[in-house]
Amino acid sequence: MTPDLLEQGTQRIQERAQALRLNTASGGRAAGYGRLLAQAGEVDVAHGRILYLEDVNVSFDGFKAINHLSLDIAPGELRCIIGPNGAGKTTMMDIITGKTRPDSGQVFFGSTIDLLRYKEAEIAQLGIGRKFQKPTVFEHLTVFQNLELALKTDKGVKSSMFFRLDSAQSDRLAEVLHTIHLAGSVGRQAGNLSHGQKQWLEIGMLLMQGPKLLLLDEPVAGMTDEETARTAELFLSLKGKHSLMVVEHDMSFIRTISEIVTVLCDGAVLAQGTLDEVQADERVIEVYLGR
Ligand SMILES: Nc1ncnc2c1ncn2[C@@H]1O[C@H](COP(=O)(O)OP(=O)(O)OP(=O)(O)O)[C@@H](O)[C@H]1O
Repeated sequence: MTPDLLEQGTQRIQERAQALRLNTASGGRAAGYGRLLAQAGEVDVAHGRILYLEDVNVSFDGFKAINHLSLDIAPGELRCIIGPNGAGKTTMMDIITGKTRPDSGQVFFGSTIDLLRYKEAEIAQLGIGRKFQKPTVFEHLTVFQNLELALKTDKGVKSSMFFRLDSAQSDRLAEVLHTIHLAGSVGRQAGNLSHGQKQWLEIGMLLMQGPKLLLLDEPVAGMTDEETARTAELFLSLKGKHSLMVVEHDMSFIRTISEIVTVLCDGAVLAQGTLDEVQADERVIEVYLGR
């Protein structure tokens, strides 16, 4: 494909993804959200931040899981988050995606979208995709069908039966297949893929929805060394087009992909910098790396 065609294809895909997001809201209260989401479709990153959390607090039965947490991420950045067990990494992702409501603080997507006003499903529609540690692909469906399914905004049986990809969606699917290294496995049943391939497929399903920000929780856990290396390539290829927040314990993987690393401990940022900088930090060595 020539660069011109590729650019045109990318533009069509973006327009289609935008239309898809708007089409998901229909009728009554949903139409109200449709208006909100339409405005929110443009994430304002003029201030250089696609995500920011400010002074966020969450307690579970009196235990402070998130403690005055402030953090921001630049558009197109690949941010790595590390920290000991119980540091609050998963809880932070739960807050960003609307699964957990903070007791106080601010969580913004761009400079205008207050994520605390939205529900979990709406936050996904706004362009924040989340990948949990375990792959959750549809094992009995093929790679192609899994990716196709990710585009269906109405999962009703009837609409699924009559769902057909348009040309922009077909282009996108082909592009995603290539990105996730599964172009040669398009007709394979997902249940027969390796663990690493299932993880890539699930990332592909998120990519089909055109996310602006991807949250990835321990993506290389259980992968072979080769799969881990290919996942690093994949993430580096996504950087710039998407913003990524990657929680991982595998330090050699972090070394391959990281620019800025944030160390969480006791629900707050303990240190932040390059991996070399945080690895040399005495406090980080004491609570995490020196184990
Ligand atoms: N729903 C909940 N109810 C009570 N306590 C919780 C709940 N969710 C999390 N916690 C507690 O909050 C703290 C932070 O947990 P969290 O899972 O966010 O840590 P983490 O950094 O993701 O850890 P890990 O690396 O082990 O996944 C832990 O002490 C955990 O037990």
